[in-house]
Amino acid sequence: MRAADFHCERQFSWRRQLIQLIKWNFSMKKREPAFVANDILGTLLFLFILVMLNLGLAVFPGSFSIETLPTLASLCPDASNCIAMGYIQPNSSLPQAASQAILTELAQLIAESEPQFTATNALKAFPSEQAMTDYRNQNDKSLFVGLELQAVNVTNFDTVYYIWVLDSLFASSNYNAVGYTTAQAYLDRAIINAQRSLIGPPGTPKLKSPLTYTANNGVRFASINIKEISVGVQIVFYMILMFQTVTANATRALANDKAILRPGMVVMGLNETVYIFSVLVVQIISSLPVMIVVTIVLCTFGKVFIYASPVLIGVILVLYSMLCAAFGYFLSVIFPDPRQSTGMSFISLYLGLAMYAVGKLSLFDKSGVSTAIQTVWLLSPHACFGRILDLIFSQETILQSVNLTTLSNYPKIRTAVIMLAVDIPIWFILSWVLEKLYPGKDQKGLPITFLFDKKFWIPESVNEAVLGGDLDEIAPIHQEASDDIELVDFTAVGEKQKHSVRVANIVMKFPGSKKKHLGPIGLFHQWLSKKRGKDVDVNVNVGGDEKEVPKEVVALNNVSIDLHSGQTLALLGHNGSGKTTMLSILSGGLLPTAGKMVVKTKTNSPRGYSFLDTSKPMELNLIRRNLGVCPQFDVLFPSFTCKEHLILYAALKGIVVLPSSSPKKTQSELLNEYIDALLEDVDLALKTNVRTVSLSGGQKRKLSLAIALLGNPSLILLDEPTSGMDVGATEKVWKLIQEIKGNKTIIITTHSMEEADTLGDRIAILNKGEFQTIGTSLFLKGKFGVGFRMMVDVKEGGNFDQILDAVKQVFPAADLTASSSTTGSITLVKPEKITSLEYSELLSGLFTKLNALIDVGELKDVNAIGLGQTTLEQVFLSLNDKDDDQRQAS
Ligand SMILES: Nc1ncnc2c1ncn2[C@@H]1O[C@H](COP(=O)(O)OP(=O)(O)OP(=O)(O)O)[C@@H](O)[C@H]1O
Repeated sequence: MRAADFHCERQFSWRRQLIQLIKWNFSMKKREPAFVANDILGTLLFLFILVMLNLGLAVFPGSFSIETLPTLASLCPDASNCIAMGYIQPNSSLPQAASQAILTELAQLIAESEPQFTATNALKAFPSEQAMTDYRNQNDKSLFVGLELQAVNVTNFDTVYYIWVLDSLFASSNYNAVGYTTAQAYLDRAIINAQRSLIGPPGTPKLKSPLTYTANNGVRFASINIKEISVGVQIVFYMILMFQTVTANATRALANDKAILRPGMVVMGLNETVYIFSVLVVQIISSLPVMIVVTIVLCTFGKVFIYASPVLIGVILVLYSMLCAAFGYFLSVIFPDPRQSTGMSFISLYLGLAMYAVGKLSLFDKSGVSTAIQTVWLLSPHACFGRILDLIFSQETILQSVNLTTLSNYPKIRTAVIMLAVDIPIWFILSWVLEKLYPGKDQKGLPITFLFDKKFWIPESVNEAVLGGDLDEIAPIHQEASDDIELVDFTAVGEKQKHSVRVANIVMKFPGSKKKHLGPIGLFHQWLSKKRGKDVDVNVNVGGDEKEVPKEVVALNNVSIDLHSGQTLALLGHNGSGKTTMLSILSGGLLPTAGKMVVKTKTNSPRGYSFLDTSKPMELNLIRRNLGVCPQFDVLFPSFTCKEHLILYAALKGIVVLPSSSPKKTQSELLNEYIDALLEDVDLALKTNVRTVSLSGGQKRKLSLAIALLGNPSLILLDEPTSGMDVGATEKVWKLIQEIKGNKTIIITTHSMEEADTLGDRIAILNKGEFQTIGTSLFLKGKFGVGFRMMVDVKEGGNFDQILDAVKQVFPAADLTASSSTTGSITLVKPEKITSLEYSELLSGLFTKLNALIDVGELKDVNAIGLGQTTLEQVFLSLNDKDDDQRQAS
């Protein structure tokens, strides 16, 4: 069965596109293991550094444990007359309330585990260091340990203190014996308790004195917590770095695809939103296993989180990786150049870290900073993540466990986690809207009101009323008679076929390359040359380029054409004449500078069709559902097979193969059969399961052609479809195109005159962006051909002079080209100012006369004469000559 025998319908389905794209993205990942390994290793490297840092610096609670701490009472010969600790009154620059809270906690802890000390002699205040020293000197058995608070910052955990011990004892003893470690254990616990009351959730119980813990064997332990702010910052820093690959990957993938793959795929029916969603979903799913490993390491032997629940940490990491992916999307929209956006993903990381630092140092928890500003700051992905880590570390520092169910007890953490989750849709939607408004170079953005436009959400809702009615209003086209343009007689064309494509006064201008400034080396060269008295040729490209370059390139200049279905238009023209540009505008890939292209498309309107404008993105969506494009450069994926390509594009185009009467088959069986038939049609059956990387150039073109033909679209644009194909394959493709033509409109660009002659019902020759001529092959040959040629056979040893003289009597400009001593051709150049009819009458008169002369033996050297017509090639060359002449004349 041929592919054309299958009945296909377009049923656009977001779900089907999404599933197919997710599968495709996963397969892409699977087939590029080096990239995947790089992503995983990148994350694991930072995890490793983080864990090493954490373990190496012993920053986690409990890492510093001292056995058998002596009580302070054991230092005093008579505890009831001794003071456990003296302290110097906190300096007035210290926060008095927090300092007092620490001292109160300290007194309570000492009293709790060493009842020998009375409430009054557990702690004694001294106005200065000197007073404390004097007291000890006067009461030599009453004070052994002193304390001085240097800095108190309970919420930021940078409380600094001195512990005073006696020189005389310390010289011959160790930290334990002089009470230093005991005092430190009390003090650290007192600070933790003060912090618990200040930053713990309401009702957080106080920790007991370190000296009240008694293990089974009677040994006492003290655990000393020294989680420092500096270490906390480093942990945040490394954790953010750990996720850099997620942002960089999403940015790279989306920007690369936007620049290379997406435009081609969009023309094939890809829904960009679904595509982006699929890329992000795949990024996130594929980073999940790594996130699980990271969570396990951080919460178990890595000891970065000891109290926080692994589920909470896992959820936060997954949310953050989703946010990084959404932020990567944003970067790819703002910096569409792939190299630029990948670079920006790193710069944004540093900016994000800076935002986190600014937030931490001067915004979060600072009085006078409004909650609104703090919340807005959390819109920065890295600042938000950093803030969450900071807050969780605060709870870790006070040995407090946070988990998902108790999150409501920690309003700051809860707010930050909610912001982390809310940031994901915010960045995604922001990027998505920006991309719709500013889709990129030469593309038309949607109006800002697009979100409220029904046509955007339901393309089928485009109808006649929306389009504004009459065809001529939509695309007024100049159809006045022109010498070089053959008018189509539309009276013979049915209403349904008419105006399938109208191109009206299209102008396309590209910006020319910018004039570069001389670089420093060029400027130096210029200066040096001037010094030496030499004239500087600024066109010499030394470090810069001063050559005059055009401000703009006019690729199409006011071109118009009106086609009807069932017609193939062959576009001919030199390189750079504007053929591809015209197809790109028709497929919506480019936005014209001026003019309109209108395509008649099947819609739900009462007539069953509408004239849709290719420059209106919302109408373009509908056009593309009935469009097949074979681009000049194949949009193929090297690691995918021919069949996989067709399955993917079938899903993008929403192709559904309708079942024939029997037997009953599933949609996937039908699609399979259809794709096999299509591959057979383009002569690729033997390459069905071969990856495109191993296809030849011509075979790749065949696959691109098959993709264009998928689903029997009514408008087919083929940009040099047979380039690189051998003769046999080319002829097969020609045959196929002729077979499928039916009621379709096919526009084909080519450099092959034979192809244009064979396929083109109408042939248009573009030259420097303008139609030089449009018409049937016959029209072109008659109009621009040098005329007919007379083929002449002469006898061996004979000459052509006699016959040439006879011909010149009728066609004075006739010219002879001898291809051998016995064969030659005489061009019968059409005299100017005679009609085609007069020309053919002249020809028939000439042949009658010459045959009579041969018969009577007057042209004794001539064996036979025949008539040959001009080729399209000659038309093309003659138009070239005409153009050259005009240029020289001007
Ligand atoms: N994106 C672009 N930016 C700037 N100039 C462009 C761009 N695309 C095309 N042009 C210019 O527009 C003109 C027409 O190019 P186009 O690709 O349409 O020619 P073509 O007829 O298809 O050529 P070929 O036969 O080589 O494929 C050329 O001068 C080309 O340099």
